[in-house]
Amino acid sequence: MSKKVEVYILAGFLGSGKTTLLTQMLQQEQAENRKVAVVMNELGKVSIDSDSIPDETPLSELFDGCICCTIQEKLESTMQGLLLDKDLDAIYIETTGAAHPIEVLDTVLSPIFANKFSEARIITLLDVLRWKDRDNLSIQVKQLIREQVKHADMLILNKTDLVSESEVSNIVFELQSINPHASTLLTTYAKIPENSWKRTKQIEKGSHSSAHVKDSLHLKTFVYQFSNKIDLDEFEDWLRNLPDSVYRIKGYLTFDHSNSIYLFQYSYGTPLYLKELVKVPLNLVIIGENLDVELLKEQLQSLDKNKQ
Ligand SMILES: Nc1nc2c(ncn2[C@@H]2O[C@H](COP(=O)(O)OP(=O)(O)OP(=O)(O)O)[C@@H](O)[C@H]2O)c(=O)[nH]1
Repeated sequence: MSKKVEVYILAGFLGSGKTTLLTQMLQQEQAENRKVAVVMNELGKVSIDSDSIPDETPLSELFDGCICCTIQEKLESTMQGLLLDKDLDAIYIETTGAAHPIEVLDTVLSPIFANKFSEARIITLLDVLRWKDRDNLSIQVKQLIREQVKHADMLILNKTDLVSESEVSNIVFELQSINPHASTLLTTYAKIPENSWKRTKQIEKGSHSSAHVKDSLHLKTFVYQFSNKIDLDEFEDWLRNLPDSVYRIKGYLTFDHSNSIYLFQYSYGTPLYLKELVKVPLNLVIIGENLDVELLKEQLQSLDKNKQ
């Protein structure tokens, strides 16, 4: 009989640190010469995160929807395909920030995979600053984050650099009352001890309320492709005036002041620019609730065409 494959489901709201964590996990797996595959699911058609996966890792990307509702069947067939590799040790599934982890787990536990997987663990990341300010979130998003916390086998409270120590203690207390069973870690940049996620105990899963993209969350993705260099100040003015319901922006930009391309990341009010070494299309992916796509398009076009 072929060996059983471990499955790790990385859950957590948009921008909580899943890709940051996955990158470290893959480095560790590589150092141990284990063979792993990654399944990534992004809302929207443009993948930014897959750039962070080492070239030799088999990668399946599921676009245009959220694993748990629109492309569950596709996930099933992707997993079947991955299992053809008899040497595979583990599969990592990075869910979109809008996925309900239990519904992803349900797919993994489908009868067609009986005895193929040794374990499937849910690792939930939480942006502690976003949690502290959760009153600014819509009821649906709050509910989704609670569900992601409630069903975690391992709970990683990330971005602790952005809140005070006493706030961290309060947050730990609040989260442990939602999920007293998960092993809980406090991190910055999702740095967790070597292999700690493999030692996590699996917790029996109770019922869950459904809070995902399809029925209650009106998350939309909008992709804009820039043709020109833009002005950094104008761009940051635009960012500052975005509604709170824009949860996440990722993409590539070029600015007047430089000849480089920048990877731009924005999550809960914090922008980050990193120089990109390869030439990539200048796509910007915007994710939020009830996005006014026409308005965003108009605003971005105006940033874009002000330049020669
Ligand atoms: N200040 C701070 N920033 C962090 C920390 N961890 C991650 N980030 C930043 O937060 C942003 C989002 O991190 P990702 O790892 O891409 O988050 P994600 O959950 O994969 O995001 P989605 O794919 O949109 O769901 C990036 O700019 C990270 O560099 C942290 O502990 N502290």
